[in-house]
Amino acid sequence: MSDEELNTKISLCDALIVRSGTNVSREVFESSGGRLKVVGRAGVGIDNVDLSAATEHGCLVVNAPTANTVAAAEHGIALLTAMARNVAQADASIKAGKWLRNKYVGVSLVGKTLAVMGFGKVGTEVARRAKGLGMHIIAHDPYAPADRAHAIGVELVSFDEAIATADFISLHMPLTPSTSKILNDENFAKMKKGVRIINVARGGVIDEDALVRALDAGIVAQAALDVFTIEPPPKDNILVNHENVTVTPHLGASTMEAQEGVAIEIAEAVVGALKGELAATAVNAPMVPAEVLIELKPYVTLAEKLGRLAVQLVAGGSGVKKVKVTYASARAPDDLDTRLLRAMVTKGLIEPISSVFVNLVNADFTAKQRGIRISEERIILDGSPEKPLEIIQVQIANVESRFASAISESGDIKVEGKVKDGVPHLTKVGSFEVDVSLEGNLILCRQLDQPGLIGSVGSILGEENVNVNFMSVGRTAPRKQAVMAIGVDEKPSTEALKKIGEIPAVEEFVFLALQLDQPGLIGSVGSILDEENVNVNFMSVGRTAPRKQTVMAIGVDEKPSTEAMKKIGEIPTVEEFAMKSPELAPVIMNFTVKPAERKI
Ligand SMILES: NC(=O)c1ccc[n+]([C@@H]2O[C@H](COP(=O)([O-])OP(=O)(O)OC[C@H]3O[C@@H](n4cnc5c(N)ncnc54)[C@H](O)[C@@H]3O)[C@@H](O)[C@H]2O)c1
Ligand SMILES: O=C(O)[C@H](O)COP(=O)(O)O
Repeated sequence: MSDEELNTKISLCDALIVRSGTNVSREVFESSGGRLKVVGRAGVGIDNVDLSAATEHGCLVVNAPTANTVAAAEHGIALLTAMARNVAQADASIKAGKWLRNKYVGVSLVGKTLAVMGFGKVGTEVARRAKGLGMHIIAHDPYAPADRAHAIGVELVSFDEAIATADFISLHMPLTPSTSKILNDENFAKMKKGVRIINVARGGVIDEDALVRALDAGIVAQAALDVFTIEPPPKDNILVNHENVTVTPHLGASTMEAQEGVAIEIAEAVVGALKGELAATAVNAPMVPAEVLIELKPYVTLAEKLGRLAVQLVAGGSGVKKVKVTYASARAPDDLDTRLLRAMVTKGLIEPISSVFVNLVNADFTAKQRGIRISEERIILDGSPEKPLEIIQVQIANVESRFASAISESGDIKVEGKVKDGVPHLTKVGSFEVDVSLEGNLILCRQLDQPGLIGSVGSILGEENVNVNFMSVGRTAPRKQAVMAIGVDEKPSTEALKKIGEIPAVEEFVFLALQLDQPGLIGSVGSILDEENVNVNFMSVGRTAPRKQTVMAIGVDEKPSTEAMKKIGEIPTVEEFAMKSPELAPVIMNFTVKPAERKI
């Protein structure tokens, strides 16, 4: 596709898989409108993907870093030998009806020195093969460990030593700002006269005009190029048409086996990314091993909910600039990877106050972009490191609070939580200990501790059919100040909240929307039935575990229309539904489910 066509169609896609020929520019991410979740590069080089744009848009970039390594190395050797023996030129001359045996006398490889520039996966495989041809191998790579080179009989040397002593130079470094045009007039002048250059890395690492000058001056005897600064190169490109240059159209990875390999590797990475798993070949996100992700999953939800809770307590106008996240754990710091947790706190802080989609990929960038500095502290607890974490605490400094009791002694908004039986709980607000599940939404009330208050609030919510899933009271001392934390599945009406605020003992209160996903399924079904004036005589929800499969049983006095039933089936989060036993009181599902065991 052309760039224009890609930019038009990308908004229909959740994932994009490319090779080096597609320019995945910032415009692609902007045209995607936030739908593009992952870009898969079916190969190694990701210089054709605007990584910063991908990160800013929360789009994961994954590549297939290993499957085409051998193919590229074999192509490098093919170019090395074909160049040394003038295979391409001789082939063309015979096909042109000539028989020029004297013109195409070549050079031997045995005993010659090959400098491998970039001793990574491909460079290493080229070195192995070139040793088999009897060549002496040196390598230059500022980041490669010397022992890996020694293990295959290669000597790591400085850049200048490599280019000054080599008879052949083979390029295998990525195109980065520091490698761009690294072979230029200045460096060609340092080379052994008659040196031969192979490039199966990226065209951009060579100053192509300088290479033409070096060829014409005889500094460089020959060059064999698979990659070019502009691909495909213009037809009248001087370098490509130079008689001492052998060229191929970026074929390094083009073998049947390599393409099957990168295809499988990238398909698995993209499917994993779309499932929300973190990819082992992520290029622009910290890689969190699957086992860490599984262990931290309940804490991930806790971290996001605490972030959402804290930011909703901030009174309007006081910007969130300084946030501190504290982890209390019996694990040693090195045994607890908190990057994911920090990202989820960031998600919780930013998403309720913006339209930005935050994930592990762009969390740090998004926080920085909004001027939010997130610091982390670890408290090492005694005890068993069985649980990864005991407590997560989120503090927002230098802000006003909509709920004064959330301000701690240090003057910050402070909320604290832990995971109990796999369920995230709020355990502290400001200086008040509470204990409330964070599965639904939350109402916080501060009141003078006295009997009957819980009943008053409960009945106001009951009148509105708001399901209370948890309620707890934290107090500083009996009959003194207390904070009541109430977990509710639905958002109470403004009137109900006003009534709660008017209870004399209630000194302040706040409603906090914490629902992370599947908002309002109960409301969605209820409103479809309401539209048909179908009376709901009971509704109960059973869940095997928080955020897992949910079964909702709804008793109705009238039989809804087929249209209404179809609408219910079309609610995205409804996976199946049935109307049963119409001869009895019509019930959408003819079984009640036992609500999951709860303390309350
Ligand atoms: N022609 C093709 O079809 C083809 C196929 C595969 C890879 N490639 C290209 O080859 C490059 C290397 O692939 P790889 O899989 O070996 O990558 P790699 O990351 O395994 O190896 C790259 C090596 O370059 C080194 N390096 C980085 N900067 C350097 C510098 N300034 N000087 C010297 N070395 C430097 C790194 O330390 C690393 O060891 C890729 O970036 C890709 O662009 C091309
Ligand atoms: O970086 C790579 O993997 C190679 O350059 C292969 O690129 P391709 O997928 O366009 O062949």
